[in-house]
Amino acid sequence: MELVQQVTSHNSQETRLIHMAVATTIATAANRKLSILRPHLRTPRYATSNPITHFRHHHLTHNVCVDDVHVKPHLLLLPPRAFTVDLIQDAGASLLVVSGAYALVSGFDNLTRRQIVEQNLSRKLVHILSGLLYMGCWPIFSTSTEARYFAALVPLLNCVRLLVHGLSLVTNEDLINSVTREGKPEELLRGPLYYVLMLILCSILFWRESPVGVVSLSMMCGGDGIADIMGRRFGIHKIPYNKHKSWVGSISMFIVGFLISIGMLYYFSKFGYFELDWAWTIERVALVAMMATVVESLPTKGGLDDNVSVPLVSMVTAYLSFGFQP
Ligand SMILES: Nc1ccn([C@@H]2O[C@H](COP(=O)(O)OP(=O)(O)OP(=O)(O)O)[C@@H](O)[C@H]2O)c(=O)n1
Ligand SMILES: C/C(=C\CO)CCC[C@H](C)CCC[C@H](C)CCCC(C)C
Repeated sequence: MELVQQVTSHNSQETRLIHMAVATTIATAANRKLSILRPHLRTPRYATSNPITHFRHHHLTHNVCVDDVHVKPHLLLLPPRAFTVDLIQDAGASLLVVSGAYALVSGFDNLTRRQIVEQNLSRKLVHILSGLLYMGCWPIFSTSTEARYFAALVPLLNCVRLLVHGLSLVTNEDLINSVTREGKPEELLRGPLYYVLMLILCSILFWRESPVGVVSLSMMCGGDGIADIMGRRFGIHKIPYNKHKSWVGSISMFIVGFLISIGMLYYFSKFGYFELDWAWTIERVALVAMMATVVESLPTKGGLDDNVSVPLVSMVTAYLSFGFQP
């Protein structure tokens, strides 16, 4: 009996070793392909390794390690269960974030109705908080390639909501009270609509894999939002080339937009999505903040809305100066 046990255990050990050898080969090939496809992953300044994936595999795996990608032998076959789990996680996350969006708008409607918050301030606070909280929820989505589309569903549903109410197909006082300047439904079809379209674009194009989207949305939400709040209240000295904008508003946008961008990059780096050389990154975020602030200060009469020009100039500047790729 003992001999049989020894032989059996020896065979199972052999089998396990063969599995591991196969898995290592596949993982090496996959990993090499990845690094060829995405050379910037290898740059010392910015490389991304999603620790949730890493954690998940590490948590479930043992001993097979290729270039810090831990892969469990049999997980390489990706049984349907993994796909189903991701699907459930992403659907749940979308539902949670959509509920959060609804709660935010309703909450500010309530504060405005009770005159606790003035309507313009409500609009700007929703402008600042919506996008930043939306980005802050990105880590709760799964590591699947479809996760970004589930996340983008949230601004998409709000886009439909803005269209339906902006076209007065259905009336919704909550939305109008909390996100319009003068309480006119058609206002929903400008700033707010462009805003959610930018959220969709950055979610799909850059997601949490590239700091370009994070910095662009931080400048649109945090930077542009604070410019209005500070400029309206303290903006006595106007900008020579645009009497509607002030030095206080623009300087506030630069400082707060820069700080929020760095803060969001730090947040995502704590999840391991980015490994950033901070001295190098700070220089480039400052350049993006400067470009976005200058563009925002320009007269917009008949031109692009700030909710389009600010994120777009931030994306282009970040893409060119950081060399980050989607
Ligand atoms: N650099 C800036 C930006 C804004 N403001 C102040 O904030 C007000 C509104 O700014 P604006 O960017 O025009 O915001 P809105 O277009 O009203 O709002 P949104 O961007 O959400 O469409 C301006 O009239 C001005 O009083 C400022 O002083 N300096
Ligand atoms: C007033 C706004 C822009 C004008 O400059 C912002 C409009 C915001 C939308 C009505 C709602 C957007 C919600 C986000 C997509 C999701 C937020 C989720 C979070 C958890 C609150």
